[in-house]
Amino acid sequence: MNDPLLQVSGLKVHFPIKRGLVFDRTVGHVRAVDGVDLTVQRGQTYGLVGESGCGKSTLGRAILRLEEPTEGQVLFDGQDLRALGAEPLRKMRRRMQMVFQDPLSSLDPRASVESLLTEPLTVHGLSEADREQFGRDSAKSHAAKASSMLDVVGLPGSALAKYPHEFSGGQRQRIGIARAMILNPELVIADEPVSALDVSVQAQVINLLEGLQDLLGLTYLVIAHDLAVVRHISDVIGVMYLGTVVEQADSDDLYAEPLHPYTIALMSAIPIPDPDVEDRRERILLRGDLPSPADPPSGCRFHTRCPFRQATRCDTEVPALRPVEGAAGRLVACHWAEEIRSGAVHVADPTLLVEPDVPAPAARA
Ligand SMILES: Nc1ncnc2c1ncn2[C@@H]1O[C@H](COP(=O)(O)OP(=O)(O)OP(=O)(O)O)[C@@H](O)[C@H]1O
Repeated sequence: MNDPLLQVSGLKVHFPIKRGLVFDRTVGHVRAVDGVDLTVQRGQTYGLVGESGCGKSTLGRAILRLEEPTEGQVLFDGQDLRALGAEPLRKMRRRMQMVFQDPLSSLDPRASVESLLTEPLTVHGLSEADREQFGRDSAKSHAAKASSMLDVVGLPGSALAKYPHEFSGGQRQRIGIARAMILNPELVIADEPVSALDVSVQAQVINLLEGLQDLLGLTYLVIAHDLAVVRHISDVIGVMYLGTVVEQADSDDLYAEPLHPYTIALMSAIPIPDPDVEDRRERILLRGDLPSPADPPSGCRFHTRCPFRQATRCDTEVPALRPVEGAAGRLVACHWAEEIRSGAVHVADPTLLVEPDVPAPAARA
């Protein structure tokens, strides 16, 4: 399939670090996103994972131009979003929506569900298809559309008259999803859509997102810090580290054989769910915290924490995100991807390993 809806290339978002009495001096930059390329095919789900602070949310916001990129290009349905003026961008916005971790926490708690759901319709109006079904734009047609969206996300129409605090976290996320979907978007960026929810509720919300994708023909970019969350929903997964994508692969391939040392470490933190399968994988603990995006390490940004680090190439030479010989469809930003795959390069620092019977470390968040 080659029908890209979203193409991101060379995208950078650098935030200035200001000092001085009136913050008038720029003393450096936080390189939150530092040269990201990714393509999301129409109808696909692209899962973007990485530790907290690696730049996932900034990337999502920059794609929608809620954050102004410093450099790079974002093509949506072939159109360069950065080249659009205010009015064409506003029109384009209805085609791209965002689902947040707790979408209602940033909204007015005194607003009823009806006003929360109809607000986007007040700004953008009903789509042509919805006008045929619900009538021209009016309070009545907007309320009817809002009620139908509640039905789609599995909530009763009576919820319209209620307020966000009257709902559980899972129900609030359903309302947030209804609000994002009410304009019939094509692309939905879901930023940590289930990380605030109990594990039992997480699966329901993921199932809802999957069902809506089929029903409404959506394309998703799902952002999460937890590989387990994006596993089942994603067709393709991109792993992000310190502002860059370090590995990209079809979801099944990535889980079967992670090749970037960072992905290998993230994966070794996920327990194997089948109790009959003995988990004898080497566990790799990530040493230390994420380095500062204001002063990323030289060479490969992961080299300071990498158990496969080889002196001195990893410390000095930036690895490109590139295809890996013999692993079709895979892109990896590691000098030693082929060697790691064949077993020719081993863990260089054995103190970074723990024995297989030690419980898996919690995924870093
Ligand atoms: N407006 C801003 N000004 C300055 N720095 C920022 C700004 N927004 C984000 N950052 C910094 O950019 C880096 C990336 O942040 P971002 O929120 O995108 O990461 P993330 O991977 O989404 O993490 P989380 O899951 O915690 O949200 C962090 O170091 C963060 O402190």
